[in-house]
Amino acid sequence: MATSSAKPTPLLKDELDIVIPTIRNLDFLEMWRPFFEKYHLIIVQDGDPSKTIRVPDGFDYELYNRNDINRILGPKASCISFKDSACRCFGYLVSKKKYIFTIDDDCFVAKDPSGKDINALEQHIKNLLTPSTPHFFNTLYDPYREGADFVRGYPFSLRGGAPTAVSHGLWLNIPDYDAPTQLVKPLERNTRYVDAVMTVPKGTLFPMCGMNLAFDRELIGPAMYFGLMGDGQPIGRYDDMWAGWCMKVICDHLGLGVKTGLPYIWHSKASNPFVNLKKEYNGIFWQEKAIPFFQSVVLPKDCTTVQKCYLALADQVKTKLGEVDPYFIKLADAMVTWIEAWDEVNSPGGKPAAKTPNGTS
Ligand SMILES: O=c1ccn([C@@H]2O[C@H](COP(=O)(O)OP(=O)(O)O[C@H]3O[C@@H](CO)[C@H](O)[C@H]3O)[C@@H](O)[C@H]2O)c(=O)[nH]1
Ligand SMILES: [Mn+2]
Repeated sequence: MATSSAKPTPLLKDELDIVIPTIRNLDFLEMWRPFFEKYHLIIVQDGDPSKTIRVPDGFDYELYNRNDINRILGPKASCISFKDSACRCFGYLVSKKKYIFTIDDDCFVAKDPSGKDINALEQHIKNLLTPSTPHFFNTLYDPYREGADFVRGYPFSLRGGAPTAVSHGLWLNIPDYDAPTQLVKPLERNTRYVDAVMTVPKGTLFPMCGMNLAFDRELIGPAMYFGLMGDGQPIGRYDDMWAGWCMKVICDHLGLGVKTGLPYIWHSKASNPFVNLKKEYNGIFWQEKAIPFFQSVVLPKDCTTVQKCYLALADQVKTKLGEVDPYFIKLADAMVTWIEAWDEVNSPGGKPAAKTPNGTS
């Protein structure tokens, strides 16, 4: 029998950082205060570093702007995107905690069908602390949730499940649509609350959205690089997609699980579809080549760590996707730089990300 999560969910307040990429004041934290105030925030300020970002009183945070990123990483800062939410992965790199939750600043607290405020962070923690079922689909969805279990015919040998590396949450109100879909359905809102958490099966890719996402940084952190997007790059709004594809092939290789579904947040505003189309258009075309590439990726058996998997993947990106466009050669090199930066900042005796608490450097 799957052990249910009837007991109270651990807070993990000293084991989890909340990473927020932003270009605006963080007044939205006011509504999240009951759920977030106990946690340490890592704010990654994008855009003009001379701009001051206002953070409501009472939150414990460290804030990194572009000057900080350049100071801490030196030449390796070239792998961190500028003027794109992809910059958030810098927060993953400098965190010292086991878990990460990342959320956009236009994501508000949603209400469940009973009208109760949803503690998205608590649900992500539940998802991460219980196993996934990537090797055999459970038709009653997540068997580890209260009131569910494995159904008849589910192999007992597989009921231990796999460690959960990623918890992918969803969004009420403004759905995460691409620009073409947004353009033809400008008024569409997601009003459907589906009370389900399920594991993305092994061998299946999925479009990972970065706006309401949590992961086990010790299990999969080095794979959560959000790529080269935004300023100076021929692509945007594929940061989380790229990370999701790389992460998933590595999770499949290492026997880790990825869950999607609850929790919901309320996505409050739609970004401009015309601006988005300009950012996405290469991605919409290139993904038709990138997806078959990821579906065909085989990682060497001796790749037993995320870093080794990631470097092996970067090599295949360079040789196979480099033929699609020179951008992928640059991206593959940036993937290597990311791992170097990760190891430099995170290995024992690694270069600490010197930072004054609650403010910029
Ligand atoms: O140049 C920028 C623009 C924005 N940000 C911060 O990133 C998030 C998301 O910004 P926004 O909500 O305006 O954009 P969306 O289109 O809704 O974002 C979704 O699409 C993905 C784009 O890659 C993204 O992962 C999704 O969340 C906010 O916190 C902005 O403040 C930024 O840092 N730099
Ligand atoms: Mn948004």
